[in-house]
Amino acid sequence: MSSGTGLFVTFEGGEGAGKSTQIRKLAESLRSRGFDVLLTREPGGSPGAEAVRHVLLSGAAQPFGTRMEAILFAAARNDHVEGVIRPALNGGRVVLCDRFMDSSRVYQGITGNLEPEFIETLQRVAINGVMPDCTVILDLPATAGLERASRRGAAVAIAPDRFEREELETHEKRREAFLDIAAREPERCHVLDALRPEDVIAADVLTIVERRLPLKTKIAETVHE
Ligand SMILES: Nc1ncnc2c1ncn2[C@@H]1O[C@H](COP(=O)(O)OP(=O)(O)OP(=O)(O)O)[C@@H](O)[C@H]1O
Ligand SMILES: Cc1cn([C@H]2C[C@H](O)[C@@H](COP(=O)(O)O)O2)c(=O)[nH]c1=O
Repeated sequence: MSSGTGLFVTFEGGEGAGKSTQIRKLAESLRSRGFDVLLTREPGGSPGAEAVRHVLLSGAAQPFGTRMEAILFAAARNDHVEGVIRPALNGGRVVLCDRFMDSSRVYQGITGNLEPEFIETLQRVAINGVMPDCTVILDLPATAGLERASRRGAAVAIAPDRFEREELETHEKRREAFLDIAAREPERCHVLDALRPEDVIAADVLTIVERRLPLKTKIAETVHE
C-alpha cells in the first residue's frame, strides 16, 4: 500500500501495449471528476531520473552489463519516488505512473537473467515503502505491440529504444512474466486485454481505479484549500 492519503496506480505491459494512451485517458476522466491527478513515467519523472532515462534508453549503459542497468533503473526510481511520488501521495493526489518496479522485475530480472533476490533487494531500496495500490497490466501478443510501437515511431520519426530492439522471443517472455506477476499478486494487479478498442479498455481501467478512490484521495478543490 502506498504512503500518505493519495492513490498510487501503475501501468505495466510490453512495448506498444497502450499504457501512455490509457494513462492519458484515465487522467482526463479523473480530472473531470475533480480529482487532483499527477501523471508521471519511468524511467524518468524527476529531473535526475530523466537524465538517467536518456543513458538507459540510448543504450549507453548496455556495454556495462544488465546489473549496471538494473542499478541505474533503481537509482532513477528512488529519485522519482522521494522527489515526486511520495510528496504527491502525501498531498492526497492520485498518482498515475507509466511503468514502475514490475518493469524492472520483468526486463532486468526475467529477461535480463538477474537473480530474483538481487532485483527484489534493489526494488526495496528504490521504492522505500511506496508500493502501488493498484497496477493495470495491458496484455497483448508481442507482435501486435511491436507493430503499434513501430507505427507510432515512424509517425514521429523516433527510432526504437535499446529494449524495443530486442528479439521477438524476449518480448514474448516479458509478456508471460507480467502475467506471472499478476497471478502472484491478484489483489494489486489487474490484467486487461489490450487488443480491444481504446475506449473499451479505458472504461475497464476507470472501473478498476474508481473502486479504490473514495477510500483514500481528496478532490482537487480540497487539496488546494
Ligand atoms: N487499443 C488500441 N488499439 C489500437 N491502437 C492503439 C490502442 N492503444 C494504443 N494504440 C496506439 O498504439 C501506439 C502505442 O500506444 P502507446 O504509446 O499508448 O503504448 P505504450 O504502451 O505506452 O508504448 P511504449 O511502452 O512502447 O512506450 C500508439 O500509436 C497508440 O495510438
Ligand atoms: C521502468 C523500466 C523500463 N524499462 C524499459 C522498458 C521500455 O523498453 C523502456 C521505457 O520506454 P517507454 O517507451 O517509456 O515505455 O525502458 C526497463 O527495462 N526497466 C524498468 O524498470
